[in-house]
Amino acid sequence: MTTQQSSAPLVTLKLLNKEYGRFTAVNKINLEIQQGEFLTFLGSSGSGKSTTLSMIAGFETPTSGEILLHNKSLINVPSHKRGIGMVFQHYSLFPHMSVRDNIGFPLDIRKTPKAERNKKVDDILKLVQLEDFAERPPTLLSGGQKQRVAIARALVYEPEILLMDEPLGALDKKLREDLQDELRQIHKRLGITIIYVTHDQDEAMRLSERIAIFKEGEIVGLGSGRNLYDSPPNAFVASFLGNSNFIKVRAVSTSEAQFEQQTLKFREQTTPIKTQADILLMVRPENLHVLSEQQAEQEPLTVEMNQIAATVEETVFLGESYTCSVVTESGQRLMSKYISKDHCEIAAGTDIVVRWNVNHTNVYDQWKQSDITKA
Ligand SMILES: Nc1ncnc2c1ncn2[C@@H]1O[C@H](COP(=O)(O)OP(=O)(O)OP(=O)(O)O)[C@@H](O)[C@H]1O
Repeated sequence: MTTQQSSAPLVTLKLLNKEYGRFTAVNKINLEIQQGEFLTFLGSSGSGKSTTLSMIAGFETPTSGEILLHNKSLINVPSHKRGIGMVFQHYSLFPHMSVRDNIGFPLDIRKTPKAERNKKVDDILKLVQLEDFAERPPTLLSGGQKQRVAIARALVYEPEILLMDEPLGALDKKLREDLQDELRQIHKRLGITIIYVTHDQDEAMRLSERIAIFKEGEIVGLGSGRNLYDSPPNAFVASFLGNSNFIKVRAVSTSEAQFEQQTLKFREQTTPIKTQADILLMVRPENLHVLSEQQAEQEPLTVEMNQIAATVEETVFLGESYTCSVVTESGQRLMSKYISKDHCEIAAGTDIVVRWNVNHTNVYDQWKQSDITKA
């Protein structure tokens, strides 16, 4: 998959491939990364995210393919000459040096004049809010503070690109969220290009302008979190990002399918769905509305709505929201999610209808059962 953007990309991956023996870890990836972008590689364990990042960093050599920076090949450029900063999950700070000297280290090995070095270290200490900890050794810092030192150390020599491999993976949820907010601010303030690896979809959503979804060494989805969530390009992405209701049906026209006694409508697709094709309809739980039979009578079904009759199985209170699972006559299970203050709990066994807007229906005609079975 390749992005179509107007400005020249900062980094271009062309048919980038990495094989370990007969195993393909990264399978001919094409990707363009824009200057100043925050792009996240998201995928489950072993999908090839870190290997791709390591090839960009210069720690791994591609088996074939090309990595371009400003349209020039990086393949024979050693790692330390690529102008790339790197932050890993494990900080690898020098325990015997102060925070200040840890951060100053990349400038020291580049023989930066002392006054300039000290000014840069002071500026970056302020940026990561560690001024009060400058003279401490890393051994006396919390996990979050150590990671801020590692980020500062990677940023201090002003690399063009910052690569981050699960940098917050070792931290607890609250601290991780605080650092995500800080990282977003740092990115905004410095305008640096960040390529970030995570398997945490909330983290990817919170941080990134674009997300590349990895599966078995390939990029199977690329776009903003919003686009990937609202209009997943395939059933795997739909299943991987957030929760989904999948309904297997047979198309009866290019915009209709039969489900039990009901006709379900969907938008005409760019490549029209073939009549009699076995297709998959996908609706997000928050777009599926549960109505009592009485409510359904009072609110006539409009042309842009789909409806299925079902029975409530269970309603679960989650604080800000409820989830309500319902089952249809043929045993199809569907999940609705709604804000607690809008509705109350619906008793198990209640006959209801679920409705959703045709525009909230995603349609897939190429899919495998394994795409929609969550690991
Ligand atoms: N040096 C190596 N030799 C053999 N196989 C490797 C090597 N490095 C990585 N792999 C394999 O390549 C695949 C991709 O690994 P990679 O680390 O890129 O995945 P990942 O998506 O970053 O996963 P994780 O989130 O667990 O780090 C995995 O199956 C891994 O076992």
